Amino acid sequence: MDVVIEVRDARIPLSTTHPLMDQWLGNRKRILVLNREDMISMADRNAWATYFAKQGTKVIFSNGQLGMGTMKLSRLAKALASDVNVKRRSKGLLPRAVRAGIVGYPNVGKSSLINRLLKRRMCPAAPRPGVTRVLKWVRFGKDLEFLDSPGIIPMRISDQAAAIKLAICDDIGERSYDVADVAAILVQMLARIPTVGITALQNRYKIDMDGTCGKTFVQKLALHLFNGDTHQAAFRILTDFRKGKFGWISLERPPR
Ligand SMILES: Nc1nc2c(ncn2[C@@H]2O[C@H](COP(=O)(O)OP(=O)(O)OP(=O)(O)O)[C@@H](O)[C@H]2O)c(=O)[nH]1
Repeated sequence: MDVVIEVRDARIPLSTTHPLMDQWLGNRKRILVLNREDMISMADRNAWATYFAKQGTKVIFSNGQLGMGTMKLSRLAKALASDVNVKRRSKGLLPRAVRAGIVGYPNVGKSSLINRLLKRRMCPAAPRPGVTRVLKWVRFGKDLEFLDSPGIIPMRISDQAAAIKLAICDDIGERSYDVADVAAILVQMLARIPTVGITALQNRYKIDMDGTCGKTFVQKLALHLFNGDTHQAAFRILTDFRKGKFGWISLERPPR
């Protein structure tokens, strides 16, 4: 691989990378893609763009469903790896296509991005983590080819804070977490986000939030709308968040 394209979820760019990434990639050329740009606000996007620019990381925001960012990505991949053919020419070899590998956590949108780039359905994209299993090279014009190797990066499930955010963002399978616990934590997070806050939660579900106990809020919602079924109430809150009913918000802010 000449360039490695690491795809992360723009809502949780820190939780969708692995601490060993740098070690694994060594000094390979690297592009960071923050996918699901449609799910964060412009302010979040600017904050992350500034943060990564300061670190000297090349970052592209994308939308795997609509294909935004893909042309820029292919241009940047080719430009970053242009020295490959400079070296080949100096050795009297014919130029070859630049090889780019796409990596990232499950369900962050890797296959969708490749399909958008190639404008056809090469890789199965599904709203379930862990759908991609086979590795293959896919051609993009005559100068670039992609290795569709998504899903390789093992998640840091040992990092509880990250695991909860992955669950909230639907980046891990529902069987691996307790929906009611995760929804309760989401309520607490939303209550602290200035653009959402307790008022937005109360207005949306027409129930009072005493204090900031997420668990109590989920239980109240269960009684109010779901005949006491906590799982259904919790699922409603998670689904509302994922559909942007509280606005499009990043759950992480760049570290200072
Ligand atoms: N809203 C939104 N949804 C997206 C975007 N990109 C992908 N998705 C959706 O996210 C889900 C997962 O996308 P995939 O492309 O299958 O993700 P993947 O990373 O290849 O997943 P694995 O095969 O599990 O590794 C699908 O339902 C996509 O339609 C995006 O930019 N915005």
